[in-house]
Amino acid sequence: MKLAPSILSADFAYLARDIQIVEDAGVSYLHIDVMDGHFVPNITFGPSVVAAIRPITKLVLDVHLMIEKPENYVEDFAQAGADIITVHAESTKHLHRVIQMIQACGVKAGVVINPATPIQSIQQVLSMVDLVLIMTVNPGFGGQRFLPEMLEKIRDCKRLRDEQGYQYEIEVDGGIIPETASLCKNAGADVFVAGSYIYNSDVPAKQIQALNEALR
Ligand SMILES: O=C(CO)[C@H](O)[C@H](O)COP(=O)(O)O
Ligand SMILES: [Fe+2]
Repeated sequence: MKLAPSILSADFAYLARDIQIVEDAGVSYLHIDVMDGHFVPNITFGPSVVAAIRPITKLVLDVHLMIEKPENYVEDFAQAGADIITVHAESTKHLHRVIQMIQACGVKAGVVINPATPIQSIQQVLSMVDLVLIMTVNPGFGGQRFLPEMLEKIRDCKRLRDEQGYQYEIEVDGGIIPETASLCKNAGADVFVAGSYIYNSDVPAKQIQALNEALR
């Protein structure tokens, strides 16, 4: 089981400190939410922020692109030092091509689907992706409530992987706290993004410990 703290809820004035705290707590991935104000109604970071983070951490940089036409920016994020780039199926007309582009940059490719998007819509790319991200809230903001209806989608995603022998990790993102992390684990998730639960606390390391205990 891997934890992926989302810096969306970190203190941006002390980003290096907030990244060090979760790295010291032993997490695996650092989740970076990129929003463009078009695909989602919020704006966050661009490639220059990823490039600034790259030299200060050994964590796997898990870049979640919530932007229109991700094909125009994939190379910039790869050059900035992303280890995994995840694109929304809803954000591009050429999902297969974008996944090829990401992998051609030597970066792992993930595909992500919104709550309203069925797993069947990405069936044709499941054999090629390294990660499938199931949104458990509508993308755009941290601190939203987990949507329990998504558990069925996680189970379907795992069943397809088991039946077909695919290799992808299953990641969940949105409203993750110990209780919902445990539900997602039982449904088949491998990677757990958590933003507000970890960072909206005076002691993020304690929150990470609580998540790890729930996932044990
Ligand atoms: O992709 C995201 C929002 O679009 C964030 O990764 C996600 O919401 C994490 O925040 P929280 O754990 O507070 O729900
Ligand atoms: Fe995210």
